[in-house]
Amino acid sequence: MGGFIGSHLCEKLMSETPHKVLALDVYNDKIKHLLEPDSLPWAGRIQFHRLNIKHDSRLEGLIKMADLVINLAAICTPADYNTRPLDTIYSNFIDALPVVKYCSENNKRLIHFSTCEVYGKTIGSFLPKDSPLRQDPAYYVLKEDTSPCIFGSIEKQRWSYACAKQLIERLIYAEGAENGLEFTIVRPFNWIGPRMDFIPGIDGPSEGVPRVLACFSNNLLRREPLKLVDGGESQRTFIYIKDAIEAVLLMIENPDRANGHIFNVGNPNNEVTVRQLAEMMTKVYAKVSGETVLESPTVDVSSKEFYGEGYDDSDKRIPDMTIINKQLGWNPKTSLWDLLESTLTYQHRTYAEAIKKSIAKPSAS
Ligand SMILES: NC(=O)c1ccc[n+]([C@@H]2O[C@H](COP(=O)([O-])OP(=O)(O)OC[C@H]3O[C@@H](n4cnc5c(N)ncnc54)[C@H](O)[C@@H]3O)[C@@H](O)[C@H]2O)c1
Ligand SMILES: O=c1ccn([C@@H]2O[C@H](COP(=O)(O)OP(=O)(O)O[C@H]3OC[C@](O)(CO)[C@H]3O)[C@@H](O)[C@H]2O)c(=O)[nH]1
Repeated sequence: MGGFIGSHLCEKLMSETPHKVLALDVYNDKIKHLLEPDSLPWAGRIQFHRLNIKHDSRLEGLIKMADLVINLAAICTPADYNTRPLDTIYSNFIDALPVVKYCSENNKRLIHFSTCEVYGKTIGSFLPKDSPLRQDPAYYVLKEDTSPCIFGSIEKQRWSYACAKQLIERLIYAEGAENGLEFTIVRPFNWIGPRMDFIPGIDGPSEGVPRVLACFSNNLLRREPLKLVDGGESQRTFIYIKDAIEAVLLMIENPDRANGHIFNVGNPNNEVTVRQLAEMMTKVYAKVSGETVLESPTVDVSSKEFYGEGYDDSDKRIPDMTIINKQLGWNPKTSLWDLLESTLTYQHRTYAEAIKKSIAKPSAS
């Protein structure tokens, strides 16, 4: 609950509902503004417990106190999947097991965060480049109940995360079928917004590689070209975190319509290639910062150079919205331009000064 999505969910639950939250995480930096000072209107409704879900005897007791458990804890940055595959698999499968077990044994409802990466690659990506079928949505739109999960070979360790997430989904589904666990599985499709990940060298390790929004924000803030991995040809649909949180709130408030379902949560109208994302972020950042655009705003890098051995990629990710629309009547609202404008305004306000100072400061040798 102390990460990017958790911080926005806590904010929503505190400001717009009467719910109480027991927030568990190893960090609380992103929810500090909700915990202090004691005079906040929701003081007493949110409590932070610093704990690691993989080994803490307090976990079962805390789950017993709750009506609903939301599991967001995971390693979920692609740079880790091929470089720390064991940590990735343990985090996304083994460490989630006690949460599922305690929910099942204590009859607690569980909302578990999976990922759109469980779909892997599209069927269309295996067709010849010039096949007209590539234009047919049947070959690329991702549907919860019918699309297959297509991963690369085992040495492509990128898929360690998707595979671990798939197995925990299957385990939760089986707990529902065999033991009556009340569950909802969320498959987020690239939720982005303020507080996502970190800016290397400012609030995270200098050598760290966050997800694309923070990578490109970091490049823009430092006036460096944005790095396009393998030509930036992969496609993604991006959704504003605040739209996505509305969907989660509907799941929380409507157990009868959400239990037993797997939901895609994304914005099919916001599809771009990574190259187009870089171009749009460059324009938006120039607008919100008042700075000029570099002569060469992007640079191509190979995935091996950027992520190392074993990287692979999802080619295209368009969520089918039929199930979430029918069950919860939810639709995303915010355009990519608008969501980048508010997010990059936040990035500029939060980091520009700190970056200037860090560049001016001679590094310790
Ligand atoms: N943001 C997205 O677009 C997106 C997309 C697909 C899936 N997801 C899933 O949503 C969930 C949340 O993602 P996020 O984007 O907020 O990432 P995040 O990294 O900001 O949040 C994850 C949080 O989990 C905590 N955590 C990790 N392991 C823990 C442990 N063992 N014990 C206690 N806390 C632990 C981390 O400290 C972090 O605060 C993850 O399960 C992720 O796989 C997110
Ligand atoms: O500097 C960069 C960084 C990344 N790319 C490319 O952008 C694409 C998107 O990358 P990213 O946002 O890091 O992650 P993915 O979309 O690949 O995967 C995430 O999706 C959901 C989630 O499960 C959790 O957030 C996670 O696995 C990609 O093609 C990169 O290669 C770039 O060109 N330059």
